[in-house]
Amino acid sequence: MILSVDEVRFSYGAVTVLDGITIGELDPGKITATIGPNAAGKTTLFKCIAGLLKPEGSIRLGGKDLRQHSREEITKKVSYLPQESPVNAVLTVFEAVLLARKHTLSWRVSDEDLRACAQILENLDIEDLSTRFLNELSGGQKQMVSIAQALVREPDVLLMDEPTSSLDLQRQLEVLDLIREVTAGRGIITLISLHDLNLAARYAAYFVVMDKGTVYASGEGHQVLTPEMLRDVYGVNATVLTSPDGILQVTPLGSVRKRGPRVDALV
Ligand SMILES: Nc1ncnc2c1ncn2[C@@H]1O[C@H](COP(=O)(O)OP(=O)(O)OP(=O)(O)O)[C@@H](O)[C@H]1O
Repeated sequence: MILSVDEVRFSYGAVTVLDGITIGELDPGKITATIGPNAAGKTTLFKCIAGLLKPEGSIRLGGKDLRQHSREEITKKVSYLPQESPVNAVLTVFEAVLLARKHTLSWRVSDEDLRACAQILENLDIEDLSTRFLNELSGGQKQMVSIAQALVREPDVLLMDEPTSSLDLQRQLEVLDLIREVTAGRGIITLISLHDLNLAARYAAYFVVMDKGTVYASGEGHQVLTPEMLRDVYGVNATVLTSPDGILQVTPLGSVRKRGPRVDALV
């Protein structure tokens, strides 16, 4: 599967949110991190790739423009994990994962579907939640179920918007280990939006840095995770060092912008 994004523009009403986004063909089997500050346009871009929004420009999936794919084809190929997943209170975890798998196919449930659901719950180490109702789960548990729903569909393109934002440290690593394994094992294209740049540095092979609806930079970690980028895009002074195991480590030192709550107004 090939995914490319060329000169994509999107506006909500009169406000342009994506202003000519171009991302060359992404490598299957590797994780690409989409990073950038709040409101940069990351979620909007994901929604365009998932076919939920109709932008100008071109998004090509498997050699064909997204507009030439039917809704069913896109849903079958692209799995999109939103930042906040809606929770249906009357479903158990197992039912919710099964429903996600059956989303685009026939409603007949095969043994293979049941096995795939059980397997993904086991892989994510949440099989003990199988019979619990979604509305009884903690924020992190709900996020784990959403991840199971995204993975169980076995997509060609996996879009995950802040998949680890509610997870504890161990779960963050376990989930991203699994996503990396699945991405490499199935040769799929995985785009993950992450605010934690150190997690992104650990797991992503390629970065797209978004700022104010444009691509500020793209490339490998050492090319884009620089003190200059962190100052320009995030407005922070930071050091970027390489750990003994070769992983980049970003340490923020302070904000260079005058914004946020005024301390003198609080005391
Ligand atoms: N449904 C909408 N209607 C109008 N404006 C929207 C809508 N959704 C998002 N926006 C605006 O589009 C811009 C980009 O939002 P988007 O959610 O794509 O950013 P993001 O990079 O994912 O941000 P964050 O890191 O905060 O999740 C923001 O200014 C936001 O207010």
